[in-house]
Amino acid sequence: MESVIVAIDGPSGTGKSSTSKAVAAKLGLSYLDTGAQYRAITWWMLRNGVDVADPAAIAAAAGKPGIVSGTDPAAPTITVDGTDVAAPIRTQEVTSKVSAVSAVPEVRHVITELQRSIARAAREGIVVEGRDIGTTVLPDADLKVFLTASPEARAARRSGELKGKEASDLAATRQALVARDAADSGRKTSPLAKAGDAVEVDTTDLSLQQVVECVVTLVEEKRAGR
Ligand SMILES: Nc1ncnc2c1ncn2[C@@H]1O[C@H](COP(=O)(O)OP(=O)(O)O)[C@@H](O)[C@H]1O
Ligand SMILES: Nc1ccn([C@@H]2O[C@H](COP(=O)(O)OP(=O)(O)O)[C@@H](O)[C@H]2O)c(=O)n1
Repeated sequence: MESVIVAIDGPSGTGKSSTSKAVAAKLGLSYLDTGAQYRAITWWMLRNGVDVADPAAIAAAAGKPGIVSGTDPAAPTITVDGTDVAAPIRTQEVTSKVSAVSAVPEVRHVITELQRSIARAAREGIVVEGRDIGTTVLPDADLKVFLTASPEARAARRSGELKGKEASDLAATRQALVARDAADSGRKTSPLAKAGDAVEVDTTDLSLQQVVECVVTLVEEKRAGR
């Protein structure tokens, strides 16, 4: 079967990661979480004392960390200079700084080239999820999907993932999520946006399984040349 490239974009909490992993596993494709790469470079900046309020300092350091993504959908991995950062990239500290780092054009250039080389190397094909995959990273993707959901649904989903004290504050989760969407949509270089030829799927009232089935069907239709 021919290799297929699927781009899945959308704001936080719309189900990109869960959907992409499940679709890739079902179809025997590789999987790439591009948000994890932006989180990893942000983690490195914080760890190395780079002032993340200073775009020039971020730009100067953008090429330094060696980020490697493992693309098996059953066990995706991410390392920086050989260190497993899967857990530390999910902290609130990284989450609150990632939009500032990902807005810097030099960062986007480095990470975009990395993403393209990973997609080229995927023999069977790949599902790549992020914010600018359909518009910028892989504009020739075979299928582009843009996931959406209400801010309430997204905050409830995210809140359910957080433990203890953090989980109790749904309003704060919603506020942080909406602020990150605004920063990601408002930046100059490849903002979060729906590609003109993307299929939009509102997941607010759909189960994860329904979204997965919907995307698998879209891929199969593309493969059948419909
Ligand atoms: N359609 C859905 N209905 C309910 N919960 C969902 C749905 N899709 C994803 N989730 C849950 O919402 C949370 C965020 O999903 P995730 O895939 O990480 O979103 P994103 O990658 O877009 O930020 C996860 O806990 C996931 O299990
Ligand atoms: N293709 C991408 C993917 C993520 N990002 C940035 O990385 C951040 C984290 O992405 P993520 O997908 O891990 O975020 P969640 O929606 O999973 O919380 C986003 O808020 C963006 O700032 C980006 O700029 N471009």
